[in-house]
Amino acid sequence: MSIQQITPKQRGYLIVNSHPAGSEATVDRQWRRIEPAAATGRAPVVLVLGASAGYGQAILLAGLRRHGVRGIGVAYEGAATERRTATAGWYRTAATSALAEGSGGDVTFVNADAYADATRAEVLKLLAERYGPVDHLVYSLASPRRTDPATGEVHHSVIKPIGSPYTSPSLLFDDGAPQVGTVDLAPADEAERAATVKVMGGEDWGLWVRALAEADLLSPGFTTVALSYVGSEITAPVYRQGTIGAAKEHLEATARELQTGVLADRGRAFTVVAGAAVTQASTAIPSIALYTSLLRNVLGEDGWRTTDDQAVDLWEQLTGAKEPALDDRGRIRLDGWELDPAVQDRVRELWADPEAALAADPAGAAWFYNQFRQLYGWDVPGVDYTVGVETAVPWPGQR
Ligand SMILES: NC(=O)c1ccc[n+]([C@@H]2O[C@H](COP(=O)([O-])OP(=O)(O)OC[C@H]3O[C@@H](n4cnc5c(N)ncnc54)[C@H](O)[C@@H]3O)[C@@H](O)[C@H]2O)c1
Repeated sequence: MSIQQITPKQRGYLIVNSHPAGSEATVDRQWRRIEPAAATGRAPVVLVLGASAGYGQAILLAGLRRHGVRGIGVAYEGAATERRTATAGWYRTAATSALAEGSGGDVTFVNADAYADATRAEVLKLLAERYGPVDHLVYSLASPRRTDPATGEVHHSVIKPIGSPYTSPSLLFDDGAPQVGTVDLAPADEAERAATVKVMGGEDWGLWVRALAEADLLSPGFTTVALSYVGSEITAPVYRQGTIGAAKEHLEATARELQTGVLADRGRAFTVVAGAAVTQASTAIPSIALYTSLLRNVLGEDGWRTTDDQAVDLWEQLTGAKEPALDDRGRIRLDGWELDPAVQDRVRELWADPEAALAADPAGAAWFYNQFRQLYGWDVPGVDYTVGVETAVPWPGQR
């Protein structure tokens, strides 16, 4: 037992502790906002890699709520210690598991490095023993590093432009007050580009799909999706044309390779281009915070598509309720709301003078900051932060 009253420990875009009740409340709210649907037929078996946060978590919640999915969620989170809270994803996983159980679901959560062969072996064993062949593999990992299981080498991803330096306005928060700053990024060298592709490209996704195929764990209608991002021309120098974009190109090429290779006549592989979202992964990318705030100003609450909204859309396409909305490169597109030309024109106008845009309408930046704090369970409406909470929450299934 470790009941404590805790306050946020924050430096810039880094918050080193998280609030259990706040993190749980964010998951409860997501759950309530996803409209339930009467599950029909056999419960699909899912494997979600990256199930404790962002898109992976939203896709698992929407799958549970609307399609009665069962299966496995993998994440890599830190337990509480005497001196530290657990990570927010740990608490969110506990909350997701409780909701799954409460609705009669059957999900096992594995806390382990998804890039490791040992984790693959553990997950395959669990599938074979408990769930059977997989209908949907969702690949939604976002990590700054990956240990290549073949060589033991640790690769670190970098977020840098390719070819030339890039200077961009960015968003800073000084005690919560938004300010426009500047980021200068030197171009990546070839080793940095290649390392980023190793971490965030499609190599590990391919290993998972091939391992499932070899273990005879692909169901007849097997579909796998990996999350991708295209984003605006405004962020292209640091995103789509940068190192992370090179990794996304590799991920997208991997979908085609899996489709014509191991999955030919046995299933489908897609990348899913989702829209901008405030996640731990995205707040690490310079200038994305400013862009996302201005995008929020333009779209407001009504025009914004949350990760949950997009997850619901994705499931409609995965289960055949809707035809997949594919672009000319065969990618599922969930980001039409973000890349609508009229929306982008308006964001570009604001981007031309971000100080003036923030001064005229600080709502988008305030929203961004609040979303960012909620990623760690802070500033969640309805949570009483003056009350002590148990920080040593067990991982689901472990006592
Ligand atoms: N955030 C956005 O704006 C955005 C937009 C479009 C697409 N995407 C894509 O969605 C995917 C997920 O990103 P996100 O923003 O939801 O990230 P996130 O940071 O919210 O979540 C990442 C997840 O990966 C897990 N993870 C990280 N390293 C792991 C490891 N070694 N083993 C097991 N699990 C591990 C974490 O525990 C967490 O569950 C990425 O491919 C990202 O590019 C993100």
